[in-house]
Amino acid sequence: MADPKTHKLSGETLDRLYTIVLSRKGADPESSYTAKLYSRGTAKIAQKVGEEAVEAILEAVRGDKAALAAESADLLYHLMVLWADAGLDPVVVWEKLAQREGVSGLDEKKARKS
Ligand SMILES: N=c1c2ncn([C@@H]3O[C@H](COP(=O)(O)OP(=O)(O)OP(=O)(O)O)[C@@H](O)[C@H]3O)c2ncn1[C@@H]1O[C@H](COP(=O)(O)O)[C@@H](O)[C@H]1O
Repeated sequence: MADPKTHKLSGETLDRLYTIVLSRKGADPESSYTAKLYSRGTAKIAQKVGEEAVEAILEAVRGDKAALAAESADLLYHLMVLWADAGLDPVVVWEKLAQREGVSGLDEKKARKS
């Protein structure tokens, strides 16, 4: 488990990444990979998220921790692009996670069914 300082850094890193990703809206697809993704449309961005998730899963099953870290970074980046494309602020996701803190995942599952 990472120490609290690293944990804070990881949250800030994600927020910073979202700001960068958001700033690429309307940028030149020739000079920005993020802008290229936006220009391809929501379905293509969603497909990339799926592909990166599969790649991460495969590395986890293979037991390659370094490759899992790299693929996870790709997955988080593409997920951020998907959120920005959808106009979803990460704060909304952070709030969802915060609401679930201290609640058992099993209780959460029951609440979703009812
Ligand atoms: N974190 C990332 C990041 N992670 C992964 N990638 C890109 O995601 C792509 C994933 O590789 P793939 O092989 O799946 O995709 P590909 O074959 O290159 O392209 P596709 O045709 O399949 O889409 C690579 O081109 C990576 O460079 C990223 N591209 C950008 N960022 C961040 O976004 C910022 C802005 O980038 P630009 O928009 O390019 O300026 C950068 O400074 C980074 O902080």
